[in-house]
Amino acid sequence: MTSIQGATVTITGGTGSFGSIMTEHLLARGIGEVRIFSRDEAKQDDMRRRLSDSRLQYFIGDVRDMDSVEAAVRGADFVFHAAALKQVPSCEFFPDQAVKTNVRGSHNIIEASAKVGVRSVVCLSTDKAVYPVNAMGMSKALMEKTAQAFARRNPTSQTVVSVTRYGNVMYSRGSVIPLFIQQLRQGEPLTLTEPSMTRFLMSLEESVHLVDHAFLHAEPGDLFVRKAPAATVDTLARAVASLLGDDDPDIRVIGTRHGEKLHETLLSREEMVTAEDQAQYFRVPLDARSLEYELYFEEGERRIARTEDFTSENTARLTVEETKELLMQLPEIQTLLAKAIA
Ligand SMILES: O=c1ccn([C@@H]2O[C@H](COP(=O)(O)OP(=O)(O)O[C@H]3O[C@H](CO)[C@@H](O)[C@H](O)[C@H]3O)[C@@H](O)[C@H]2O)c(=O)[nH]1
Repeated sequence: MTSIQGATVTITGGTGSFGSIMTEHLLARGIGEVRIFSRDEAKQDDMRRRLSDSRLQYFIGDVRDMDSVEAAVRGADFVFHAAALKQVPSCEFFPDQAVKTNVRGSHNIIEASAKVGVRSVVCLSTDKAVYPVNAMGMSKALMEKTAQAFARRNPTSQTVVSVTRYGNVMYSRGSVIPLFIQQLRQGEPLTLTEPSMTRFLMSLEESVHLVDHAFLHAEPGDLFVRKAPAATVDTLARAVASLLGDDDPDIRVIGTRHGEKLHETLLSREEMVTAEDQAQYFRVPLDARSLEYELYFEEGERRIARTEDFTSENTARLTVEETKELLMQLPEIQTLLAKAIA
């Protein structure tokens, strides 16, 4: 199969921001069937009413529960694994829950998919998994390791397992952009944790294309990232305010939250050494060496010392005007501005 047309795709966490935009994207691209796998029946019901498409099938279940996972992936060609505990503060307070969902749950998805012969599994990860300092990132790093270890241990498997790693997806549920908009509307000051903090910025639209790319082109154990630009939180706040007509917003600095980094890293220097430049993306192939390290000594990785991490500090840095341009591509912002003009 060289396209996803007519295929069956299971999306775990299918009612989340990422899962639902991926669903709409697949429906628009002539997909045969999309299975929404998630825990929340109310969210599924909302989605059923909103999208009303006979190609959508809904599965209630939990990635922690193998029976429900198997039922949802049996007969699927592709699995997009987006179900996760992804809020940094909640994982800091309940790391065991992050392990159950993000690590064990991902293991279940991969094992069940391999058992029933799924063609390709793409696991959604985050820049917070690189040099992780918080429990969410640590559990996602272990998810990545689970995917890579599967590929290394099962070189003849018909199931290709890969990872896509993202920075901040703009306007995702519970994130800072909708919060800034709410604060501006209520006439409150914009709360900035640390003005100089930087984050990679990408839209959901850009993010789903990377999943398509991984579905169709991944080799076992591949990791993909998008070459995204970044902005400081101060720039982001000023860009959002300016779009809403306020070029000199009130700003209150509140200090960083539990487990936050000043800058994020999309690829470590060790990964940059082997990364293949694919225009918009970097592809990092699996380190498929066995544990017999002396076999490789001659070729050893000496390039590491000459390479840098790929971070939100050293990637292309957006100005307020450039951030506004990026924000204006978001459907949510377009709707907001259209309403403001009407
Ligand atoms: O009142 C606030 C809240 C947040 N921030 C800052 O805004 C940036 C973005 O914050 P937020 O939108 O909450 O995202 P992150 O905490 O960076 O984490 C998001 O981005 C990750 C990818 O890096 C995803 O994995 C997470 O699920 C998602 O919550 C950060 O620098 C925050 O410190 C503020 O300045 N003021």
